[in-house]
Amino acid sequence: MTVLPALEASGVVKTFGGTVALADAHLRVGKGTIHALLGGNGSGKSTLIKCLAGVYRADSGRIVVHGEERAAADQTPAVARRSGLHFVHQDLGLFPQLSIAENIALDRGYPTARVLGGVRWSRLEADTAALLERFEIAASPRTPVAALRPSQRSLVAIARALADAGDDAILMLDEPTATLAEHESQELLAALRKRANRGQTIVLVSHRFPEVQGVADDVTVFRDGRVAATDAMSEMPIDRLVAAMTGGAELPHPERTAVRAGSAERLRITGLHAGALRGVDLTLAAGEIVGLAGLGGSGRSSLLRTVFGRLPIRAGSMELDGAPYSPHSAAQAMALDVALVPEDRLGEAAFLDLSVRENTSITVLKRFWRRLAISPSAERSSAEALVAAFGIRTPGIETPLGSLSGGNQQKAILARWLQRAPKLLLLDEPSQGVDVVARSEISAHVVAAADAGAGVIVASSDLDELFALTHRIVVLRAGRIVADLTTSSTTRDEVAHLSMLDSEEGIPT
Ligand SMILES: Nc1ncnc2c1ncn2[C@@H]1O[C@H](COP(=O)(O)OP(=O)(O)OP(=O)(O)O)[C@@H](O)[C@H]1O
Repeated sequence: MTVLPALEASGVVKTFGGTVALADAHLRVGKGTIHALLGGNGSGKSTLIKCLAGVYRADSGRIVVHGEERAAADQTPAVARRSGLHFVHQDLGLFPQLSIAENIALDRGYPTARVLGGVRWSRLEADTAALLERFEIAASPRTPVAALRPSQRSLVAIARALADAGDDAILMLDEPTATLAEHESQELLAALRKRANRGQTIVLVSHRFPEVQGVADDVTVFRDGRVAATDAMSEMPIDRLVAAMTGGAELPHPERTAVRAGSAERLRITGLHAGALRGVDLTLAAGEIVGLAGLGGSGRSSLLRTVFGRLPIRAGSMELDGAPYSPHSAAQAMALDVALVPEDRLGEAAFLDLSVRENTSITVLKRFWRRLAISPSAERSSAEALVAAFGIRTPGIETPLGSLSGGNQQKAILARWLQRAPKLLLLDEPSQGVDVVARSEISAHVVAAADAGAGVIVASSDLDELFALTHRIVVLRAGRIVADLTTSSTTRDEVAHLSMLDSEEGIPT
């Protein structure tokens, strides 16, 4: 790499109690390049980003930004910002109901009149309009963030982070495409590429290898808190990336078995109106895995949440195993062996202060109930078996869930639900934030659940995941099913095309 470095981190070490998160981390990012930071769940990517942001204090190591060197332990959020490091986290931190201008103002402060101190709205809107133009975001300052396409929301968060930054700002993005549908991520990545071509330095953390291969100039792969490989992206074909990440292990490929002819009908949905849904008909057989494709706001989550009793039914009906089914709460759904792994797992499903053992056993407590007391040894050995089966990286089962890496927290939540051997398994973005190895492992568990007779519905914005896992793909658009396709006889292009909304429908309600 002949490009001058904008950012260099070297020998960064960070430990949490007995856990070595960063053993000896290095990162060298060329000016005006896009640098992908990859690695398995728990390999230390977020910890390095947080040390660079000054959120964590590193134990040792050096950081050089635009030639200015300091001890990594001296990094603070203020120092990071002054030196030109700007961060956009996966949770964009935007308020959907507020306008773009208000969201920008909340971060930078509202411009106020000198005499009376009132907010100068015209000035705020003019400033925001200039910012939107600079970042080529086709929206008005008054547009509510909720009305933007997901990729535009990410761009607004990026524009906000860089609003006051100089030309040599370094933008650090933590999994910016994890929640985006394919063409939305392409749109965002194309915008990032354009910025990099004009000199913007960008560090991109991602688990989606194919898309980073298409956009990044260079790549660093972490394993166990140190660099496993670093090179030009063009020198890193996918098998070399995976080998670096895993230390040589190959990805498991779960075999999807065919649904047995004549399998019993597990779920029937007729004329359903609920949440964003506007008249949905769907059937699902035991042993069948159906994928839900569609853009944000198309109704995928509404469908899963309604079947799980979390959204009231306005009209229509459902049957589970041939009997009328209209759960009014998640508890009712769970009592009938229906399980949902929600999209917002960490908000809705995880107990971060509780241990891995408690988080994995919470829904199966009954199994450990022995004469009005929980059998600690049964609960412990079950938790240990799950940690091994799902490859959850944790110092032990008594470790609080909150101190595991993001992807490992997600594996623990999935493990909790999958061990219930549900009749109906509902998965909302199951591989979001999990590494490619964990994704294959999760797929294998989902296929096993279907083979054991579960009907599975999986919503995913990742077409690779839907094509690898499902028997059928149902495409939702603006609350309606617009196609019900057999996975083996459709194509990614067809599904992507059918998912697209026209511009009027694109505004979620
Ligand atoms: N606050 C913390 N307390 C204790 N351990 C932590 C803390 N934060 C991270 N760790 C540990 O440090 C290691 C690295 O975690 P980190 O979050 O940096 O991984 P990552 O590469 O970002 O993973 P993911 O892809 O899952 O987000 C993990 O073993 C994790 O459990």
